[in-house]
Amino acid sequence: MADVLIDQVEKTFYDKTKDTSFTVFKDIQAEIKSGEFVSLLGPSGCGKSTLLNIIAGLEEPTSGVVEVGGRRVTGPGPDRGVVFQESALMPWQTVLDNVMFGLKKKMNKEEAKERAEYFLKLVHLSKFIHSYPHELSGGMKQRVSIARTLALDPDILLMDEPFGALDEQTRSMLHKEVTYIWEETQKTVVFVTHNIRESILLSDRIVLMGTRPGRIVEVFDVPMERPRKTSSKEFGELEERIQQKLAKEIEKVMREELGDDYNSKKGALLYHTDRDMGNHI
Ligand SMILES: Nc1ncnc2c1ncn2[C@@H]1O[C@H](COP(=O)(O)OP(=O)(O)OP(=O)(O)O)[C@@H](O)[C@H]1O
Repeated sequence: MADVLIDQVEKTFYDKTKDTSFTVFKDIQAEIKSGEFVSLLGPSGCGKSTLLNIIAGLEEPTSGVVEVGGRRVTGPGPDRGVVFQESALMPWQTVLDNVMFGLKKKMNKEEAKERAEYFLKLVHLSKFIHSYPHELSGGMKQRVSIARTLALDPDILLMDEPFGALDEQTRSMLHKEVTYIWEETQKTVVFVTHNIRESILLSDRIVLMGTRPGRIVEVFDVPMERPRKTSSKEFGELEERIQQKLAKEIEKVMREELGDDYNSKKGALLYHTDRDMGNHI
């Protein structure tokens, strides 16, 4: 049985002030199996975050249904944990207290402490449990955020560009860490990214989304064993296949955004697979 079923989902936003509506995507159909690591990859604006928010229950689909574990999603629930690009830790609380916060409603203080310490150890932050968020680097804050979400034991981890704001070295370290956590906990992971390499390094499958209209362009299997090497032949070949598909999508966006200017800027739009696809002008 699919852990996440996305059935004919459409999302349209209505702008009251202009009395216009805008369809982000429609006819989105996908299944994610229990324990799978799936990335949602695509150019800026194709609706990756919107789709993730619909799975999280933070947004409602305009039509269609999302089921998690066989139950229709009607709002947020403890079966789904979300990690955003910004860690959103409480600055006045220590690392340990931040992770314990959600746990204290579910168990006594001692159990909550033990559980928080376990997950902080899993993300290699045992030495920093008494630190405050401002004393941590961006990568460490994201690890606290991951520990806080995992401690609540969701079946599914929804990650919205969790490493988007981090430097390359930190990002690379966290790729290893997330792979380790995923292998240890066997959670289902849905991971939003702009970055082709990141998606190949981490995922079992990559759902490539296109834009205008938003839709699924192709689903790529990533059969390589982990840990993956960006220098391997298979890695390079898959990267090239995805890049070619994506280039077409980006070109379409550029033509619409730049109009007549597009042809004069074309040479400047060479795209790199390890770069984000958002601000490409
Ligand atoms: N609450 C909202 N009201 C109106 N429009 C919205 C709302 N949320 C998102 N959008 C629009 O929907 C489209 C898709 O946004 P979304 O953030 O899901 O895309 P994305 O693929 O995640 O982009 P990025 O990679 O840049 O974060 C964008 O054009 C965005 O402006």
